[in-house]
Amino acid sequence: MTMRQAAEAQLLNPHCDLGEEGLRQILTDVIEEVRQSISLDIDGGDVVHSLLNASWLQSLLKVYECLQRFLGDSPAPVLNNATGVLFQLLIDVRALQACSEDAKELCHLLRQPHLQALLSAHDTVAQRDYGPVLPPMPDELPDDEEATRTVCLVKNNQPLGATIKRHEITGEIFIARVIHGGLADRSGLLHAGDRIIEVNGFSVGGMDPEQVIHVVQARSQGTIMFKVVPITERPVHQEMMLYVRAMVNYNPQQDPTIPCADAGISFSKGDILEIVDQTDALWWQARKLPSDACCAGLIPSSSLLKRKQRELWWSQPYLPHACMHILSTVEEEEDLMAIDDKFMEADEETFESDELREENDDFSSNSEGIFSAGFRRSLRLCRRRFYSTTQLPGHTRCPSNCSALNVPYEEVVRYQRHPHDAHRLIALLGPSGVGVNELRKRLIETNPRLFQGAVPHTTRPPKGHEEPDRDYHFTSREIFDSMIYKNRFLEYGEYKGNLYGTSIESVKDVLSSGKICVIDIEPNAIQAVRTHELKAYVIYVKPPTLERLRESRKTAHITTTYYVNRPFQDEDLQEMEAAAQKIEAQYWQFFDHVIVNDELQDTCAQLLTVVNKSQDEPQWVPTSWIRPNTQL
Ligand SMILES: Nc1ncnc2c1ncn2[C@@H]1O[C@H](COP(=O)(O)OP(=O)(O)OP(=O)(O)O)[C@@H](O)[C@H]1O
Repeated sequence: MTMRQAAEAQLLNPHCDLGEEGLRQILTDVIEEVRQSISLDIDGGDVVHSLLNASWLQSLLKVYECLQRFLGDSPAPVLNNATGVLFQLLIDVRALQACSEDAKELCHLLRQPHLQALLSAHDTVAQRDYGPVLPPMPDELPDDEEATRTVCLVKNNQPLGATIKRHEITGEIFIARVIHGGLADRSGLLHAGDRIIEVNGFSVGGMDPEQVIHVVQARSQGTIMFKVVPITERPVHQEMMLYVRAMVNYNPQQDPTIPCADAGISFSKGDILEIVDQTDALWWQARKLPSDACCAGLIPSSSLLKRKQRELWWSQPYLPHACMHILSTVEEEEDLMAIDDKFMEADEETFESDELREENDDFSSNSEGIFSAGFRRSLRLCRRRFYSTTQLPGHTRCPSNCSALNVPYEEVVRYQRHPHDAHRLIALLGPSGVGVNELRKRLIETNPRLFQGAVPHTTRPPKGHEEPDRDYHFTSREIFDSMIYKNRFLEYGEYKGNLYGTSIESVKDVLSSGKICVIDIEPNAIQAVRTHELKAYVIYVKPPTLERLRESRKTAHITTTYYVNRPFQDEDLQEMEAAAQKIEAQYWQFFDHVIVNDELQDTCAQLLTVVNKSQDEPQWVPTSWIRPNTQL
């Protein structure tokens, strides 16, 4: 039999005799064989060799062998009353007339307390006398006697972690739920469904829940004693790991329907919640992350929240059709735009020349000659002016995703991008004028080999200096329309009779080239970029306070629908603030990160750090991106 056959036989029948040499011999043989593999240059051989040669493994095997030998010997105690023998010996020796020195020394040793304790322990083990001793069952038990349990909990200024309810018909008081990680839960002695008979010696018969709570709360510290009739069939609690992103705000103190407001937890849009218990169809238990609190709290279940939304019981009603809401925002903005006759109205040429200037700047700042597409102003202008109003009826991007906006909790998982996977799309957004384009441009300039914008599509003819598929994808109106129809645009719009748009393919082209695609989007395109294939990391650029805006934008220029590069006016800054508030109210839950654009240099540095983290560190993403067909 070869060495390997011997080893395999041993594996198949671990009880077979290892032979004189034992495991160590087999190991020696294995080492020899591995050594030969190394000389033959077999892959991984040297790793296995060093592993098998490790001294800790050799020692472990030695211990294993000893244990095996010990088990094989099946040791049994010679006697199980060594203590009795000891005392008998002492009596016998004392009864002797003349006692030798040896006998005296033996008596002295046998009287030592530690020796007696050792023999007593020996007897306990030999007699296997270590199980609990239960009191004898009473001879006669009345048939209708209920088994009660007395539970003592030591309360130390912390809540009990359980809620109670009264049975509607019998008026009996029951434990309604036990809060995960709370005092009652940690004790393991109280369970949902247990019937409470007494609290601290007071019978709760005839009391209403408030009175019972009063008795419990009368002691903020010390022992609380419950006498309960335990529930007979306890539901099996399944441990689960479910994480969700809250899509709404919730405050238990403002919710009259919550069974116990103090047991509830508040959360805001975008918070990540760990759901620890979904046993109750209406009220789940959850922890808000990051959290070091062991105790969970009550939150409304997904179905309850949906019902609340429908019934508009919400203090701040969640708007189910965000896409429609943004349309009205745009119209409102249009109304707010006052034409300032101190500045000349911009025509397309003015924009184009401005655009060209930007482009030249880009080239001059890029010593390596890498072109960064996407600094196109016309797209931003047509977005601002025409977004949504020019889309073909029934073929916008939003309605297909709109149902996602109705989900109060979005199931999420921790996602760590594999270094070989495509990068995540970086989508920047913010109120007009806050600096989204400036930041995007500067980010790309930091490393044009890594960051790139998406090449936009347009139906306008190319200009002399423009190169097809580098500056724009120049397409016919028919092709553009068919792409709209097939939902191939993340967003698009019309400006001065020409269509402009950012296609999904353009973004994918950048991603599949191994680069990080950086685009700026309008808020209503968020749903279009939050997909399995683009895995967008959405960064919201937030304006600082009005005071700081006035300070930091003193020398900055704004491009509005009507004017190119005019200095910021106070109304512009106020409009920016108002627009920011609207965006935040509607879309905050979708932001992966929020950057306040105060000092430009600082913001750029922060942006670079965040973008790197978005690619290299684990992030919460919708579960549907990783496991399709998942919904709460
Ligand atoms: N932190 C900042 N401090 C001072 N000026 C800034 C800052 N951020 C941006 N700016 C300037 O503000 C002006 C507007 O910025 P930008 O064009 O990037 O806005 P935007 O958010 O892209 O708006 P829009 O999409 O409406 O053009 C630019 O002149 C830009 O240089």
